[in-house]
Amino acid sequence: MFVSECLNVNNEGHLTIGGCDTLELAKEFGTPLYVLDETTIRNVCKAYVKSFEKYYHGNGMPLYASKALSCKELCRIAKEEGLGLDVVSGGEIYTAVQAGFPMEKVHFHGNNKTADEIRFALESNVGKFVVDNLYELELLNEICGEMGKKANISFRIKPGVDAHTHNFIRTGQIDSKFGFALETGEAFEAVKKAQMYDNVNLTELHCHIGSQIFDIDPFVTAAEIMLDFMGKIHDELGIVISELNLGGGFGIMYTKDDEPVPYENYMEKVSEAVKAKAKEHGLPVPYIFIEPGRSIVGEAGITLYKVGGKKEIPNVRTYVSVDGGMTDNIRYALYQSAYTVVNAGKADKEPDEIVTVAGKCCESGDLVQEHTKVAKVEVGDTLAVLSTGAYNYSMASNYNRIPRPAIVMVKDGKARIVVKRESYEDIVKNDI
Ligand SMILES: Cc1ncc(COP(=O)(O)O)c(C=O)c1O
Ligand SMILES: N[C@@H](CCCC[NH3+])C(=O)O
Repeated sequence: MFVSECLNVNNEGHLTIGGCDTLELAKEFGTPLYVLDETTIRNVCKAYVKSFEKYYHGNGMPLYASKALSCKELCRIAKEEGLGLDVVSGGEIYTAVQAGFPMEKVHFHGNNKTADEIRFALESNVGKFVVDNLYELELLNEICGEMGKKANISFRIKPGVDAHTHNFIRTGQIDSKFGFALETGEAFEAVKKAQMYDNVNLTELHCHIGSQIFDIDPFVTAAEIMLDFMGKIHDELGIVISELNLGGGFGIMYTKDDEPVPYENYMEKVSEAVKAKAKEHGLPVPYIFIEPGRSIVGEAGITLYKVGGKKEIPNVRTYVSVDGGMTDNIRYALYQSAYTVVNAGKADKEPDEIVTVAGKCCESGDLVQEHTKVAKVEVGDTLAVLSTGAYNYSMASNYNRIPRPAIVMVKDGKARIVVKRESYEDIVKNDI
């Protein structure tokens, strides 16, 4: 019935996560509440690390894409599990620094890094800059010069692979705001140009074709295209680029209709393709990075809400209103994302009522899920929305001046707060 292995039902018919009764969690910490299962997060990290050992003999490293959920505790877990970090803003760098993350294992992304962010990243000794465009290359080179530093860089390449996923989260095709295009020769020119700058050292090429992808083929195609490009760079410029970052994007299960590919299979197929292509081009097998975000935290998380009202619109639908919504989970409003909703106190009962779960914002589009089947909902019930670990807290807002919920980490029947609930004082703290 559930989409994640960390979820279960106890003798009282309550949904549990990480050995904790969700109704007890809601009572103790309040709602809305994000809950994360630590064991699941660590197991996914371990699976990625292990698959690198198995298929690349350790000649590579997974980076946790912290845009999926950035907080100090997640940085600490990634560090302990031996992952690097993909960050995309000064704020994510700051979080990593505060968590004591080894900054040489941090890769800095983004299509419009500001001069201040670049300076801060250099001061923080970030390991790599994934350069998006020529303006950034020039700016980075200049700031490095001012600061007496040399930066290791990568180029973000658009490989021209069209991944089958939501239009808003496809990034490998030509019409994307991210990176240098291959087809137009832009990427090749950028590689040549990088050789003219003294303060940058191009060691890597990067691509990321999109997010929530279930098919292995586009990843394999992207890897092959990148290796062909590395071959061209070698043949025509005599340059060996020794590292390749293949991005993230691995799909997770939001509902029973989703069929994620085991990471092992992905790693196996991509490693075969990388090795074969490297051989074909007479290149050494590159050091590989990948950047999973969603797949590390997504299924480990749930959100708990209290139902405050129920409204039947005859012959149309029944709304149940919860005490959160688009401020803590904007994904339905943004992408019509599918989620599984469970009536947490009746998790042993067959879902028998079709409802639309509405948020509390002053916005008609503030819906968590439409026409979803749950065990009969009554006012006062606790609803759990599953697989909300990724891109929920990290995309949360204070619309309508609603404070962001707390994040609680659960493990072996114990719960601890890792991010505090925002207070009304937090809401006004920057108002003058
Ligand atoms: C450059 C880059 N790397 C990694 C990721 C993480 O992707 P996902 O969370 O789908 O694994 C993203 C987000 O799509 C991204 O833009
Ligand atoms: N925020 C998106 C994914 C974007 C991934 C980052 N490039 C989601 O919720 O699915």
